[in-house]
Amino acid sequence: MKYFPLFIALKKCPILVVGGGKIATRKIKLLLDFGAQIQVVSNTLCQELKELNEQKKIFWISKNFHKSQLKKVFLVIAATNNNILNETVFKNANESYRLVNVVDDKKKCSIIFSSIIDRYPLIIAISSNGIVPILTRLLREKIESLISFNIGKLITIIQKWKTRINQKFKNIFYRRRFFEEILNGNFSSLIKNGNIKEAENLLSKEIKNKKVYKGAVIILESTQGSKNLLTLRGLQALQEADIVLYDSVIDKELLNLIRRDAQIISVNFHKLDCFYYKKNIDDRLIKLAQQNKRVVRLIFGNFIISIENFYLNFNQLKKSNIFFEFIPGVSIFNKYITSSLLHIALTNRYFKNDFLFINNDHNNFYLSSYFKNKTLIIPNVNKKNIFVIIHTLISVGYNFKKENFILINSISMKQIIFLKNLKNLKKISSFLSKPIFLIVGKIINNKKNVQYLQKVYNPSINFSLVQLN
Ligand SMILES: C[C@@]1(CC(=O)O)C2=NC(=C\c3[nH]c(c(CCC(=O)O)c3CC(=O)O)Cc3[nH]c(c(CC(=O)O)c3CCC(=O)O)/C=C3\N/C(=C\2)[C@@H](CCC(=O)O)[C@]3(C)CC(=O)O)/[C@H]1CCC(=O)O
Ligand SMILES: NC(=O)c1ccc[n+]([C@@H]2O[C@H](COP(=O)([O-])OP(=O)(O)OC[C@H]3O[C@@H](n4cnc5c(N)ncnc54)[C@H](O)[C@@H]3O)[C@@H](O)[C@H]2O)c1
Repeated sequence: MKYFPLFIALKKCPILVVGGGKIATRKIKLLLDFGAQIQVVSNTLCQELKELNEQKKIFWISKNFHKSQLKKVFLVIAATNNNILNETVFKNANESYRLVNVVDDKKKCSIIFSSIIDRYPLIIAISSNGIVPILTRLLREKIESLISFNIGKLITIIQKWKTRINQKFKNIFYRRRFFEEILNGNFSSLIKNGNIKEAENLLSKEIKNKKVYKGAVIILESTQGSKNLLTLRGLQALQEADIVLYDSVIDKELLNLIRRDAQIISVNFHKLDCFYYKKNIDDRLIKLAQQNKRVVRLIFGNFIISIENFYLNFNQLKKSNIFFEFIPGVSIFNKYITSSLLHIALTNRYFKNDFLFINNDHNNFYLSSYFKNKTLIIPNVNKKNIFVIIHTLISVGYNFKKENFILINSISMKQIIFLKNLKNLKKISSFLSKPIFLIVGKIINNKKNVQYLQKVYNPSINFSLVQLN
């Protein structure tokens, strides 16, 4: 069962706790911190709870549990060491539609407690859906070390200025940008370092500033459409975008990194070599930016991207005062990166000198017979160019019918490797929904080598060999 995270106002809210031992105390202290009104039912109270009862911070209402005690409470917690009683509390609570938590017994919980980072007003709650509570504590410790102790102060200051900010930036687009700039900039650094007064002065100055936010066009190259090789700047661009136009072959996981309320528009990757289609898309980028939007064009990196490939009207960009940026992906012509993309140990010491990268530009695939003894890694192979590539390979001496293996790899944990032989090219091309790698040559001739290269990279990877006849 998946628990939904909610933040609840507990101030003066009546909560019944059945049990007065160590665990009950842990939960009660936490709830008191959030202002709840605690009623306790228990045979005995431990020392700490006794003191809280004397100070009237909690109310010990009875020694024995009775279902009538549930009538006027919002939530009930069963924390006794008596399993039968815990079960009874759970049943009665359910019957009267009360929320219930039986400590350390997930099956009897309609709510579970989360691990909490409390930097009020910032609250972070972590849950493993009741599966590994100890992990939530460990994660909390890690996250705690990442977050400034003054973050609560930062939120309190913004709260103070919020009405002024809303008045100044009435449109949500501008307000969002104002906040992003403030929160990514000096204001945050000053607060982090404890210079609260200075930070507040800066904020007030920034609000008074006559700043005009303009649109932006950002071309963001994602290496093979994969989430794992996105640069930090790329991630930032995705988080700040108002609109993202993405190549249809890009991984869903990467799209999940886009800010949730951004608009996302799919661009048909396979139609991009049509001049009019591409120009239309590029014109749209400018139009959207002219409406002061931040537009990201997320492209499937195929290593041959250059600005000339875009039909962007740079004069128009300049005239409209639109910010322009090109964020490159990481180069694929690097054995380490390709290794991690393909889950194959290209850098393995026995084979590394045999691998060779071949540049494969759509209109230009060149090979010399010198490469014949090498194992070639050819990126960006797609439905349209595979025939030309195979033809060229054959012309320099590769014999697909007899000796060579062909290996096509999808960049996922479920890679598929095709072996021998290319008589049935059509079958292969039906798998090429997105550009893919082709590895061909000496090393791949041997099935055992292929399996070895896979094993040394990541034995857990799930790959399958498909024999095409
Ligand atoms: C988050 C936190 C909030 C809180 O309780 O305040 C919390 N447990 C915390 C600590 C903790 N819990 C346990 C120990 C071991 C040491 C000890 O015995 O004392 C420690 C202490 C530690 O880790 O140091 C034992 C334990 N707990 C549960 C089981 C049953 C099981 O796992 O099946 C077992 C027996 C495990 C076993 O025997 O193997 C079950 C639950 N515990 C939950 C919450 C809920 C699910 C949360 C989630 O979604 O992950 C859930 C389902 C019900 C609930 O109680 O609401 C708090 C961390 C606060 C923090 O420090 O940040
Ligand atoms: N203490 C821990 O570290 C720990 C860790 C994991 C799980 N647990 C589980 O959490 C539960 C509570 O643990 P604890 O350490 O707080 O136990 P505890 O022995 O300290 O407290 C149990 C409390 O329940 C009350 N109680 C028992 N029977 C009752 C009844 N019939 N009517 C009214 N009150 C009754 C007792 O008076 C006592 O106050 C247990 O099920 C335990 O197995 C405890």
